[in-house]
Order: sequence, then structure tokens, then C-alpha cells
Amino acid sequence: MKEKGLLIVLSGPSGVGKGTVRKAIFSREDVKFDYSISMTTRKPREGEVDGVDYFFKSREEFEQLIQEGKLLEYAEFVGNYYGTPVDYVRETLDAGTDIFLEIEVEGARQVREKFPEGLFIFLAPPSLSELHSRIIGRGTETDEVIRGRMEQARKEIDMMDLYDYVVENDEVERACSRIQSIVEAEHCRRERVQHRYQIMLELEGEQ
Ligand SMILES: Nc1nc2c(ncn2[C@@H]2O[C@H](COP(=O)(O)OP(=O)(O)O)[C@@H](O)[C@H]2O)c(=O)[nH]1
Ligand SMILES: Nc1ncnc2c1ncn2[C@@H]1O[C@H](COP(=O)(O)OP(=O)(O)O)[C@@H](O)[C@H]1O
Repeated sequence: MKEKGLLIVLSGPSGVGKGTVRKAIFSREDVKFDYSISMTTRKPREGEVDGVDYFFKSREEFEQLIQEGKLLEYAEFVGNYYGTPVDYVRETLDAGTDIFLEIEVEGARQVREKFPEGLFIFLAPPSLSELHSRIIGRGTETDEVIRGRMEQARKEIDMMDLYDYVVENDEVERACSRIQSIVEAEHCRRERVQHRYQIMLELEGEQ
């Protein structure tokens, strides 16, 4: 039987750099996993393409998808829905290919419940003050929203212990390399477990 792919989840507080790190990983030539394109009700930003950056949906369409059980997880984030289409994830894993999700923490918690065997990576800021600077640096939010996001970030950082790995996003390329190394190490670990299991079966057969 073909080995299933690995479900890789990258999450972390808003503004830590998840989107930036994910784009940098997928611009690398040696990347071996597939990206799960999310659905969202947020409006496309300039330059964003439907079916590439996100599948852009209306609220009604999104709620219909929820009802039909088409989403592996979903969450409401700053007034918009975001969710992961379940069929693509399952098909990719069944084909033996790794799939990479970049999602906020509530969605990651839901995926953990459904796929406890996944690889969960928390992207952490070097410090809270650096996180604050990044949120301000993005320049898209008002003071009140920034305060709200920092408050939210403190709660999100509290969920760090639920993850298999914590990767510091001090520098984008370094964070990418760390994530790739973690995925490779996880594959080695799973191969060892599988090998051991086969040997145990053989030993049992001899008895
Ligand atoms: N739960 C969940 N979160 C998602 C999904 N796709 C993207 N996100 C998260 O939604 C948040 C907002 O994303 P976006 O609107 O692209 O703005 P950003 O804050 O500039 O990255 C980010 O934290 C993403 O990681 C998804 O499918 N499910
Ligand atoms: N390692 C890093 N060093 C400095 N700035 C970063 C780093 N990673 C991301 N940023 C900046 O931080 C801001 C938030 O990044 P973004 O990818 O939008 O975060 P998230 O997707 O987690 O909300 C952006 O302005 C981005 O350019």
C-alpha cells in the first residue's frame, strides 16, 4: 500500500509572518509539498488571483460549504470567513503527497482534532515587541485594531504548547529552512516507525 502524505500545518499569531514565510517556502525549488489553497469571504487584494491566492467566495456560498461538510476547518478572522477545502487535502494525502496548510490558530486546533497525526508547527515572533512592530509595519490597521490584534496575539501565543514544534521567525529564509528540516526529520522518524513495525510483524510470523 502506498504511504500517505504528511499533513503539515503552519500556524501562529496574526502578524508573525505566516503568509510571508509560506510564500518564501513555495518559491524555493526544492519544496516537496503541495499547498492547500484556502477559501475566504474577504475581498481580493490588488494582484490576488482567484484560485491561486484564495478561492474567493460570498458569505452565502461559504455558509453553504460549511453546511455541506466541504471544509476540514474554518474560522472567522477579523470579520471574514477562512476555511480549508477538505476534498483536496484528502486526495493529496491519499496520493502520497505532503500537503501544507497555513492557517490561523483556531483552524489549526480543529485540524488537530481531526488529524492528530499531522505535523503542527507554530511560528513564533522573536519577541512581543517585534510582533507589535510587524503588525504596525504592515500599515493596514488602525490603532484600535492593532491593540485588539496584540490582545488576540497574547492568547494565540498561549496555544504554543499544543504544537509539535515552535519555529522562531527571526529571519524569513532561516525560518523556511527550519521548517523544511523539520518536515524531513519527520519523514525519517515515520520511516523508522514503519520499519520497526514490519520487523515486529516478521518476528511474530516466525514464532
Ligand atoms: N482557519 C483558517 N485560517 C486561514 C485560512 N487561510 C488563511 N488563514 C489565515 O487567515 C488570516 C488572514 O489572512 P489574510 O486575509 O490573507 O491576511 P494576512 O493577515 O495579511 O495574512 C491569516 O492568519 C491566515 O493564516 C484557512 O483556510 N483557515
Ligand atoms: N522574519 C521577518 N522579519 C521581519 N519582518 C517580517 C518577517 N516575517 C514577516 N515580516 C513582516 O511582518 C508583517 C506581517 O507578516 P504576514 O506574513 O502578513 O503575517 P501573518 O500572515 O502571520 O499575519 C509583514 O509586513 C511582513 O513583511
